[in-house]
Amino acid sequence: MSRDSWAAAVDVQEATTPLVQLDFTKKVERLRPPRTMRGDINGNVVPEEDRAENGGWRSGEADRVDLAEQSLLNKLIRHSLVRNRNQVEVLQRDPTSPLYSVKTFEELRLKPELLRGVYNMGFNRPSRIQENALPMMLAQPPQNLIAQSQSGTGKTAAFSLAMLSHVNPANKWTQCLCISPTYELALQIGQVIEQMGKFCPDVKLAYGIRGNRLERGVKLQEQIVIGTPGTVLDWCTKYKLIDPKKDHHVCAGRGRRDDRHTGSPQLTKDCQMLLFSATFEDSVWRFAEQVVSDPNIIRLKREEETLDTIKQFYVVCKGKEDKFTALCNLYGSLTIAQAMIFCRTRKMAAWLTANLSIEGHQVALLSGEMTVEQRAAVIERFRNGKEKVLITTNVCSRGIDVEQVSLVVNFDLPVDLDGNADNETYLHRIGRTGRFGRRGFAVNMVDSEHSMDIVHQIEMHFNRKITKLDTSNLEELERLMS
Ligand SMILES: Nc1ncnc2c1ncn2[C@@H]1O[C@H](COP(=O)(O)OP(=O)(O)OP(=O)(O)O)[C@@H](O)[C@H]1O
Repeated sequence: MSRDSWAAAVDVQEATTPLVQLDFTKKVERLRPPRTMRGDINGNVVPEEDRAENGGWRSGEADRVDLAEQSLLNKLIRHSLVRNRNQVEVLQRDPTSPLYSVKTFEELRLKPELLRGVYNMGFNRPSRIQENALPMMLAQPPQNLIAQSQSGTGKTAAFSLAMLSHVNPANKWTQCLCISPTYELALQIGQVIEQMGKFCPDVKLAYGIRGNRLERGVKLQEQIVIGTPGTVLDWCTKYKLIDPKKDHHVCAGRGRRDDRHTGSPQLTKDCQMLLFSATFEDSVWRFAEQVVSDPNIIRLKREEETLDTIKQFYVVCKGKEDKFTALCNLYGSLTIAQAMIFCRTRKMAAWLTANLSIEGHQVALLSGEMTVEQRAAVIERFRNGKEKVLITTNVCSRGIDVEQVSLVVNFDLPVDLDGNADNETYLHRIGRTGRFGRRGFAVNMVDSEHSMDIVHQIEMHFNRKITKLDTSNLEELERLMS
């Protein structure tokens, strides 16, 4: 079954399912997933005996009532999955959308092999950030750029195209450095560059990430190096694998100040610097302006930073156990497509994973103490839809792009060291859903006056309402669905 016909199946079910509100914190009998999830997301039917593994339920439970199946959140998610089908095209014609563009990729004067690359990835038109940033990045002489655009609006694709446009494949030395805040994101950006550069066979890519040891002093021949700050810096300064002074074109980065790595490779004066992020808190902005000289700037207004396509809710619970019960009750909604659950500490993430597993729910854990190989393997399984629910800490809050994530749960709200709302992390976390015009949902678990206060701080910061998910605002929730 194709994804479209799967969505159509959801459509039919939606029309026949009555709207029932779930009391999230009331313990209910072990739930089975919604009918449409008896197959996987691609419509492959899962054999009865395998379902305990694949969907977290066992045969013999078939007649038990699934409250989550009929819950409002469940219905909202299904509704949104159906709407996603034409959403991107509609948004790309809506001048108020971050995906809006008037130009085509041809008009952005990309090389023919890169045009083939973007079309091969299924892109029809550029997004707003791509349309605005590419001419600046491709101008001669090269211009520096600091650019902000909402999560999932195509920043990675934009600077990947810029790097691929600038490299000279005939020169067998590193010409572009791309710095990413995490290992996972470096791998993901590398995959985008590889896909986009599919028709540029002579352009090669090296991963400057922990564990990738190369012979000291032997210069790299790959034109693009993508990696994390510490390793790329070591490759330039300690191991002398990259000559930063040699005909360097671009140094692109995903915006986050990393105070652990204060050095920088001595790049040539005409090296083009590009810095992209969905958020720029004031200190990062000041830092960016220090390191990027005379930049072009693309900056969002505060109220533009959050996406209309991500609906934000909160659920009131009494404490940790209550939040856990609420999560169990939501499990049916989590597995309609895919979901990410964020915890504040590794310990909490491990506790949640263990307890959900004891309840028979299948979840995957991604946490900072795992080896980089283990982390990469977990993300790959999640990306391929083999796992539906990923529990993690902030290690995964930035940049990870998994199209099918329709729900983000903040089991713990993100706070800074002073206990105030960490708005930046909040935005990155909820931005794991609602990718490129798709609809998404964020559910925040509130278990104290303090966490309620955090929700209010976030609301005020972004000037966006976070709606209580309960029976008293059915009308508002119905309005959100329309
Ligand atoms: N022009 C386009 N047309 C269709 N899809 C696109 C286009 N540009 C990017 N995408 C897709 O949209 C998704 C989000 O893009 P991308 O990861 O580049 O966003 P981002 O702005 O870098 O996100 P984040 O802020 O979370 O890092 C990806 O799956 C990507 O393949």
